[in-house]
Amino acid sequence: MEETSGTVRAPSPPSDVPAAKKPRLMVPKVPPASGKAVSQSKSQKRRAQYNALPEPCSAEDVLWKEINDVLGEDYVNAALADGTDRQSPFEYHQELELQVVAICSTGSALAKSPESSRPWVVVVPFSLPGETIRAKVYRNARMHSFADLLEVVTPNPELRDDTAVQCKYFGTCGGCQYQMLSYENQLNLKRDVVVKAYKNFSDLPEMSIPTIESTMPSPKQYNYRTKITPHFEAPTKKQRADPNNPVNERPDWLNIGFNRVGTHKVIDIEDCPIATPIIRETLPAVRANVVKNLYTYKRGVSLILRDSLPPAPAVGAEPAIDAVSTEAETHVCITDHRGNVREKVGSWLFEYPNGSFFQNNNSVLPSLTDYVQSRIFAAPAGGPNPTHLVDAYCGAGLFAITLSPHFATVAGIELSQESIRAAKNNAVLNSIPATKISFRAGDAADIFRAVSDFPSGSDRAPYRPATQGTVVYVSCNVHTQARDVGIILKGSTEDGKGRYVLESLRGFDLFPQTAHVESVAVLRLAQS
Ligand SMILES: C[S@@+](CC[C@H](N)C(=O)[O-])C[C@H]1O[C@@H](n2cnc3c(N)ncnc32)[C@H](O)[C@@H]1O
Repeated sequence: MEETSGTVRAPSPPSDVPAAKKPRLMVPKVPPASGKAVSQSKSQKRRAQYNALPEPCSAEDVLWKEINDVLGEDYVNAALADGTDRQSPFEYHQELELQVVAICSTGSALAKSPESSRPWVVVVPFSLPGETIRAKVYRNARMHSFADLLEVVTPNPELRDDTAVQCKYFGTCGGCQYQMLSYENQLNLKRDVVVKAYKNFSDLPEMSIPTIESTMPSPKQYNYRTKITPHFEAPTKKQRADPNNPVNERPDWLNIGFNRVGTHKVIDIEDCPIATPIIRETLPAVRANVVKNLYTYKRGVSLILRDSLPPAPAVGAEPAIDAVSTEAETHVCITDHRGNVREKVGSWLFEYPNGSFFQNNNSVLPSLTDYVQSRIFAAPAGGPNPTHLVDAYCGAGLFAITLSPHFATVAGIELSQESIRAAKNNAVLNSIPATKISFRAGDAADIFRAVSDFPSGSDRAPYRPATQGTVVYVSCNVHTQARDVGIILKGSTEDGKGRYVLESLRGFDLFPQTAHVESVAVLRLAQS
């Protein structure tokens, strides 16, 4: 699951000439007369990429669909047909006054071009629907331009509350998009993201999509992030060789932090208020250590700071972890990529290697696992009560372990050997007998071959889960989830083995202050 959010600048067109001045490039459509496959030259490939519509379900495609919504599909299709789709009305670095009309699922605002120019969308971060803004264009793309926000001329007082912003880097750092919104408004926006994802990507009729539930809030809205990964560029060879390098002093060129919004350039970050207190306390020492050893680095480095419970007590020693709440416990910060992290989810204990995957907002995890459990057992009356749980893509066993008391048999599958080792160890740590729970390394697509001892678990076709029961699909990418759910529902209608219905959809806020939403879809085999 990818937890980093932020606006990613779309790939540049083939040259750096602003689009307004660029000739339209065409891809040859006719194959060579010989019929032999001729490999494309690099420039042909770049042209093809330039002319192609975005990769389905990519971040660019999410934006593209919402640009279509703003401009109207007929207008966009006409521009594509007559080749004016890249004829931006704006010059590079042109300053514009704009009206924001929508907020995109990526977290950036969509503003419409002024009436004096052709209809066009300008994508601007940190602005809100209903606002008048000034922005400066930095790139032109198909039917839209990207611009930096210069000024909010007329704020939308119903949405904007700049006094809520808690980070001095907000507006520059690419990590957070929504600190100027009340939490309630953030949750509402995230619900809209789920709505739009299923409208634009599931290819399902409206009647097959349930009313999307309100977004499950995170108990903590700041100080929640249990992992951060600031990074920095290494000094050049020349810089390393300079005898006048200052000792223990950060040179001006060194930035240790996160990417500037809309770029891959690192900005220096001394504190991150969405991170947990122990991470915030530890960051200065980690930064100082980088500065101390700066001229030994030959490559850029991604640091890791992870909130953890203290190491396990030695055998026979008094246990350091009690069964009360994590709030009352001492926390430590693990900075070694190979270090061991310990974390409690409710009363369950998890251990995993620092460099491997674990969800990054501990405060909301009990709500998430409880919700998944409650949805599974909310099966319509008369149906069989689930007894077997398959946790596909199980990581260190979060769902398998926390849901294990409710099932007779639990099996997890996961590609990473390291995570599987952790999951097996977590089963032992939580005293779940091996007769009940098992974990195996492998491709989740093979899960129903792997758990052949499970009832009716013989169907191995992709996206076609076991022939009975409930599928709970938890995803950090609601757009690919919507696409997959559409495929499952349609496939199940056609293959005659029972039809799935999409019973519920709910977003979870794992990353407050950002545009990210985790989505939980519940699919149930219809009672025939
Ligand atoms: C986002 S993590 C979720 C882990 C776990 N479900 C959780 O919530 O903590 C997704 C996991 O899927 C694993 N994965 C990716 N592709 C896979 C595949 N084809 N088969 C099995 N596991 C896979 C990754 O290694 C990663 O641990």
